[in-house]
Amino acid sequence: MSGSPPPESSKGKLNGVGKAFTAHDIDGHDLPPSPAPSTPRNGRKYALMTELVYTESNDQYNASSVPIYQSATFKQNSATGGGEEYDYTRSGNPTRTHLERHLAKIMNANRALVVSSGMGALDVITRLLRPGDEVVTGDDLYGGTNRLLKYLSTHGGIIVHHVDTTNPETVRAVVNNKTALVLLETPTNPLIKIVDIPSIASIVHNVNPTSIVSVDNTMLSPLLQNPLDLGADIVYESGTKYLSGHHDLMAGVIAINDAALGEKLFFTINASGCGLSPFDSWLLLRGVKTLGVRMEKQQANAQRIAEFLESHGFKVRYPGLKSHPQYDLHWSMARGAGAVLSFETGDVHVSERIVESARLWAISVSFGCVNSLISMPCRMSHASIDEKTRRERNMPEDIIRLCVGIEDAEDLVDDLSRALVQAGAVNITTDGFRALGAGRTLDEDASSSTPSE
Ligand SMILES: Cc1ncc(COP(=O)(O)O)c(C=O)c1O
Ligand SMILES: N[C@@H](CCSC[C@H](N)C(=O)O)C(=O)O
Repeated sequence: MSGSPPPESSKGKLNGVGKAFTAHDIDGHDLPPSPAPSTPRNGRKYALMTELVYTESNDQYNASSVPIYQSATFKQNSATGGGEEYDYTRSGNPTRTHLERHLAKIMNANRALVVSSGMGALDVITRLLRPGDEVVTGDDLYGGTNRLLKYLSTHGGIIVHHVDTTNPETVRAVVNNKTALVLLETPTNPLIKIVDIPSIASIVHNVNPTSIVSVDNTMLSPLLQNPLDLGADIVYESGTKYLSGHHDLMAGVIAINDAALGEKLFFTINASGCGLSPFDSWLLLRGVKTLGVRMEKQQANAQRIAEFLESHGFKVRYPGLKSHPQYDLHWSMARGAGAVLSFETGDVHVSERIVESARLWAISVSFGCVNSLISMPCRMSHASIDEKTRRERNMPEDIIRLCVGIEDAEDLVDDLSRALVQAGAVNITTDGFRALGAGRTLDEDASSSTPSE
């Protein structure tokens, strides 16, 4: 574009975005600030796989990749606060706005907000609470969520009820006019229990219309489930996981339909300064574009692994398996089973040896990455839940969580088979091998469990 001024016909298009821009550049171009940070709808709604990659930015140079506005401040046209869209990156940044508008489309929401981590997102949401408010949540929850809620109950005057959210009636039993927030995960991390979002949202809103139903959708991502369409008021996700997909950033995303609620959440983000940085916004936008292909491959691999383990006698928790006690409920809400599964061996030491014998499967917390991971939640991601509470909530200490990546499925099966044999987790016979602790089913487990508060 250097050299000659833009043709007359393109001037209107270039100037149709952004603020009045009077100065000409060194080559005489009358250009708008670059770029208008939106991914506007052009009147059509495409399939989700298309929306993931389709963005428009009206960048003055038609950059295919939205620029990173690595700037803390933005110059203003007057001393009286000229009404420019941006003044300071804590309050707003074009790269972040571009990402937020893109995510809102993908999450079927009116507004999306991005912050520095998934826990940051939950922190912003819980700042809607006042001392004396009550929160109803599950008895199987990500450890960090449990930790933040515990802190609020010991330091913030919030009453937290942990109930078995797989049964909507247990939620009905505790919801009351002080219930300000109902916090759900489905599938839960790490027990892969399914929670009936529409039934719970309807119960909660009937009992207390001001109560906010918030769903942590990290395990499935917007590709597979849209809690706002199922009756939730807020959906949030750790962008560290599937949305970004490469374990190269931390991020949290909050999406809402209600404008007033969006303003309250934005107030906290601006006031506390947890908005996602320009560079991480750019990285997350890049990651989101490949969410569809990554998740399709990860799910296919997860299904293969789940069937492999089950066929060898392990008790596997995965909503892609018909043996999952809430298989129908899951598929009534979701478009896929995700790529996180867990299984038990019956012996914590055997589980430790399996995890340590795996080579392709990295011993790591987190999930949603293109690489496959193996972990022991009670020792790792959920270690912040004390042992007594874990026992009360029927969290098996031997549980192994597999977060399946995009590698070749047979390489993953081979590596896991070798780890199972090396760890002494299986009986080897002339027909193959079978789990030593084989026998118990998920249904038997579910009937022997007791919910905790
Ligand atoms: C279900 C779930 N929600 C929220 C979080 C928090 O996300 P982040 O690590 O990005 O803070 C995690 C994991 O960390 C998680 O597993
Ligand atoms: N040490 C961290 C553990 C993070 S766990 C990350 C992820 N949600 C998972 O489930 O693996 C902490 O204390 O938060």
